[in-house]
Amino acid sequence: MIRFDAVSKNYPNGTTAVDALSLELAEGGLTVLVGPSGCGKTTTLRMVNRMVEPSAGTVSLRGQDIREVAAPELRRGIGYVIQHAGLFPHRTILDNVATVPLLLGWGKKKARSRAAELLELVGLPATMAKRYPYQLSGGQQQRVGVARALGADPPVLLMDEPFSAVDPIVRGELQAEFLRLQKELHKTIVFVTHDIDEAIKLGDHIAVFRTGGRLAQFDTPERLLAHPADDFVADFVGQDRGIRRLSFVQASGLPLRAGPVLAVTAPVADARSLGEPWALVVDAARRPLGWAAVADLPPGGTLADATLAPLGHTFALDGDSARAALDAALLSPSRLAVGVDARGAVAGVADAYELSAAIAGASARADVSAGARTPAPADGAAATEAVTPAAPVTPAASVASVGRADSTAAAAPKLTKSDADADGPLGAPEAGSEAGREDGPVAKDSAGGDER
Ligand SMILES: Nc1ncnc2c1ncn2[C@@H]1O[C@H](COP(=O)(O)OP(=O)(O)OP(=O)(O)O)[C@@H](O)[C@H]1O
Repeated sequence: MIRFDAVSKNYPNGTTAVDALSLELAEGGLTVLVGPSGCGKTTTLRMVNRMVEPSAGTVSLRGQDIREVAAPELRRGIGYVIQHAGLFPHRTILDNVATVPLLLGWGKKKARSRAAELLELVGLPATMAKRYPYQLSGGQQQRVGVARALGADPPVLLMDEPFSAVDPIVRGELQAEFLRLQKELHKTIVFVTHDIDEAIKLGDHIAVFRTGGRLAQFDTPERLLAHPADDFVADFVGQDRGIRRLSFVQASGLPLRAGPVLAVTAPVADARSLGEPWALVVDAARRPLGWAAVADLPPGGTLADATLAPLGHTFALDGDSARAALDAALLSPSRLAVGVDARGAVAGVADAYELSAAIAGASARADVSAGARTPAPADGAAATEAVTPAAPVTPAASVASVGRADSTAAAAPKLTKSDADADGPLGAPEAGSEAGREDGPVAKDSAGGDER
């Protein structure tokens, strides 16, 4: 959909911002460009809407060289969101969002009605429509920025650090909302961030850049975590990548065993006869109530008479990841993770060793079924071949179930993306051309704003 063919950008001051980039971004996908400061992420992004023109190579959109399309026309199909939203300070929120429809000649009434729809879509109450940007929090302003970028329903969204200026909690909320929105809208999104955690949370594919504008690796988040192409990528991804990778393994296929599960109405003697240090006590619907330490049980009566240790937390077979399962095992007083089905009933238990063995098996199978996607060196002939996303990754075989408590057959743990955000040229289609700015100061917060 968006293709870079041997694209370079050299600024007149001698800086090579992007060096022989070849990359193909899938339609409807969310590709994150990540890397250290000054590695060429923003330059790459701005070459897509012609705010920056390449020094060499070709950028094409749906097979067409973007130089063949006039910049204003090109930008009508490309929304643009930046850090700090870049809203018009003297216009109401509704009028900010209505900017693009108005520029497209929709008429005031229709444009405002569309703007109201968009505000709802990004989760802002209608009462905010009449406010001015300074009367909104940073997170709310970012939502307005996204709503404005969606004004003309563009198929492509370019997003430059859209959530960087808000606190971590609001950032998490914006990311989750943005993922929800993308599930509905299926835009082709190019998203710049310097935060690898954000990249892993949001991206279908991640392009890691190194200083000098060279592509270091283009891959899915799970493969980036599992197989960093080199020491630079490994360092950038971080040392806890092994644990983070577990977020991509579904808990649904983890092998569980029946375990020491007893009804709360069972006699204490039953717990003793299990020969286990802990018994999981469940209600009549097999929902877990807590752990009974067998050594501390009263001499007689039923388990209803016992003082139960809290569960820690359980994990849902339908929806949670292997990371949640492993965490449940580590926090459980019995060191056994409790898996529950959709009704909250106990499906079985597993300890950390059993879980990690199954997870390692799933990861190994996934590794076999997907080839690494590392760009060839830019100075070789192969560097002109675009790097395309790897195929979706699923492990091949199933993992044997160790006497699972319910009747559900255990499938192999699946590698998946766990579920858990325009301004500028589309906000002002004529604005932001490279002319007059290429050699100017690199002022990112104002660059790309509507009022340039
Ligand atoms: N107009 C310009 N003139 C000269 N050099 C520029 C210009 N714009 C960017 N650069 C340089 O090009 C390189 C890449 O800049 P770019 O903004 O693309 O990096 P980035 O990865 O987005 O960085 P950051 O994460 O800090 O925003 C940097 O060295 C930057 O100083």
